[in-house]
Amino acid sequence: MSIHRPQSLALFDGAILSRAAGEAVLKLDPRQLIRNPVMFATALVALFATILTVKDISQPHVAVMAQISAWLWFTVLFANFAEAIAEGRGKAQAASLRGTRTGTIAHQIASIDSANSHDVPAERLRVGDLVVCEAGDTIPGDGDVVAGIATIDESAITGESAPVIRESGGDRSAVTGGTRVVSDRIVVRITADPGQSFLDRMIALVEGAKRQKTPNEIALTILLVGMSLIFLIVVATLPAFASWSGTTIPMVFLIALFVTLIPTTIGGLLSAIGIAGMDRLVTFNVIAKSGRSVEAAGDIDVLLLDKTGTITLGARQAAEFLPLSTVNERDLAEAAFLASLADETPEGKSIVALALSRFALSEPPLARMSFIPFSAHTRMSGVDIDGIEIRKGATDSITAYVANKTGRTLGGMPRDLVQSVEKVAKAGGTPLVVAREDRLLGVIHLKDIIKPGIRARFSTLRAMGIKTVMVTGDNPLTAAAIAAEAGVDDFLAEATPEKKLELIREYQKGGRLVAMCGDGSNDAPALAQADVGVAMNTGTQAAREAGNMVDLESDPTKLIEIVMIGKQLLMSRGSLTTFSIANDVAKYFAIIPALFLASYPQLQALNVMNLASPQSAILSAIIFNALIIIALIPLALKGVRYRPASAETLLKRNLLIYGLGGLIVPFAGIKLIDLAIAALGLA
Ligand SMILES: Nc1ncnc2c1ncn2[C@@H]1O[C@H](COP(=O)(O)OP(=O)(O)OP(=O)(O)O)[C@@H](O)[C@H]1O
Ligand SMILES: [K+]
Ligand SMILES: [Mg+2]
Repeated sequence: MSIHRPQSLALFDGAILSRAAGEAVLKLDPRQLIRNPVMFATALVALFATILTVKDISQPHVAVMAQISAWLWFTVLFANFAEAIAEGRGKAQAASLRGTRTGTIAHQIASIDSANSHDVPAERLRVGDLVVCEAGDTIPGDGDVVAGIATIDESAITGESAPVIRESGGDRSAVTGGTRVVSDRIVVRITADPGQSFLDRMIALVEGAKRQKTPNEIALTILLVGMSLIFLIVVATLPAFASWSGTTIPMVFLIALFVTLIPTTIGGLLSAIGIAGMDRLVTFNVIAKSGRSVEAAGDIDVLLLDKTGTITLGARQAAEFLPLSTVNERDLAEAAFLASLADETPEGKSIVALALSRFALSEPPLARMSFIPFSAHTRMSGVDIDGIEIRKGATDSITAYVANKTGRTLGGMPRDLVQSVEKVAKAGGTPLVVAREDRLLGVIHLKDIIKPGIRARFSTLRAMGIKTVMVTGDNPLTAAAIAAEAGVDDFLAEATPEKKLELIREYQKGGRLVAMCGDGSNDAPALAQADVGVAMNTGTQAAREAGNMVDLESDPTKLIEIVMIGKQLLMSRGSLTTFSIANDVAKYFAIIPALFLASYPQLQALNVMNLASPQSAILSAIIFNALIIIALIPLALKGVRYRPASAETLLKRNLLIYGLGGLIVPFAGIKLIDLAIAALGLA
């Protein structure tokens, strides 16, 4: 599988930057600002400072006050700018997705087998409408293939140039609007109203229109608000100290001090960090439906994968008939043929094709047959002809079915059946057992192929401390063969949808965070239950609805990148929070001595920075406080580097870099700005 990457955006694109600059101003709208309490407080303070400046317009110190007011506004604007850049990058990515759709014309039909179609614009299609798509047509909307099989070029959304097969019945029935039919003809039932399609929703999410704060972000915001309140109290008590020592501190200094002390750096960058995490996923062709799932991905310890269509290519094809020694091959083939006549799954269709290629078989009249469709729950399918029951399915299901009919126990399974089943399973194939009434006839060998390159990728997951478990509806022997070949840590065989769900719940009860990759409708409950549910884009609509991420390339090992991006997101937020708080502490020591030096000459010992004047100290701190937000935008967008290592090592390293850095950088920065202010004569 070739991995395609959409053109990853340059970190700073001119057009995005200039639009973001405009949006930074629009984001001053109080209704938007209130979502970020730290910045809201900063804006209030800026407003207050501006009013004071206007009031004191004739006073000698107004020049400094005006500068302080201006830099306070810049602080808010820079934070808005950071968020606007992150959103702008998301929008640019969304635009490249949107560019794949043009005014498509749909060929609508009234019923599946109707021959006449009429043309309507794609925007007019509603859920449930049927459309015909033939070679060369663009599929007008999201839907399920209800008849036919076709090769489809999905490069418009996945960038993957090799056409894929979509057909009715199985786990490969979902089609996406905007993709193109390369050959053959399919009938599609539309599953999304206009504006609600998969792509539309992805675009809305990527654009951040529906972005909601994650629980972690909310918790951090509460912490930041708490800290701001503490600093409010600290600053409010300063005038009392000052008057006690016979000085007064101008109001504008107090409010400037307040802003430098509250955690504006992380407050300003928090939302950009979150949006950037989702944007980074998109560059890996994974669409996350919520920021929360991206965060959860950073902490995953177990990955469950289904087998067919996730670990394997999923095009299971009948390869041979293995009759019992007492049965001739034609009888087995005919029973398999009859049991598959109405079986819309790829497996069923391939059985019909194989049987017809071997023997001249004819279909009985429809009226005599009653079909039993495949379900992942019973794990069998078949037909009743004139009351005679023919069934095919998983070994355990069919033997239990026969045992139930005869009243005999399972122990009586014929030796050559066991041998055939084992032969198929040990080769990694899926054995389907066929029975007519209470008589076992033999085995159909369904072949499947493991997706290339998967083994090495699973060992990377192991190195990251993630346990991989394959959960499959298939039998234990096949499961074991595929598990060994793919290199997963563990497997669960003969799993029904309920068992898949149960397994996830069990891990979750044990305090583990679980990711699930799957493609089938039988995976949907598990995908919904998992903390991170990654649906393969090749999968069914049900799976894509249930998951909280969709991998456009249908590569389950993409979880490596998903986890890395999640970890990077968590680390970036943690590191910048550390940096921000350390910064504020440092600023406190920078400013307080300067403010009180006149009254307390003893403070000279603390005055390590030796700033030019209290005015210059405050102004420098405010300027630094604003500029540091701009300086950290690249880091917030790119994320801090993640390399697989133990949590403890990572924590130590980050505390050292961002904690110590956060303490040192302001001292140097404020001093430099103070020198510049003196040189320019600004204060
Ligand atoms: N069309 C069919 N008719 C009868 N039995 C089938 C059919 N397709 C699959 N089976 C049997 O039912 C089992 C379960 O199928 P299901 O699709 O639930 O899981 P799976 O595709 O084998 O595994 P996974 O859960 O990894 O996708 C299969 O292993 C097979 O033995
Ligand atoms: K601050
Ligand atoms: Mg499946």
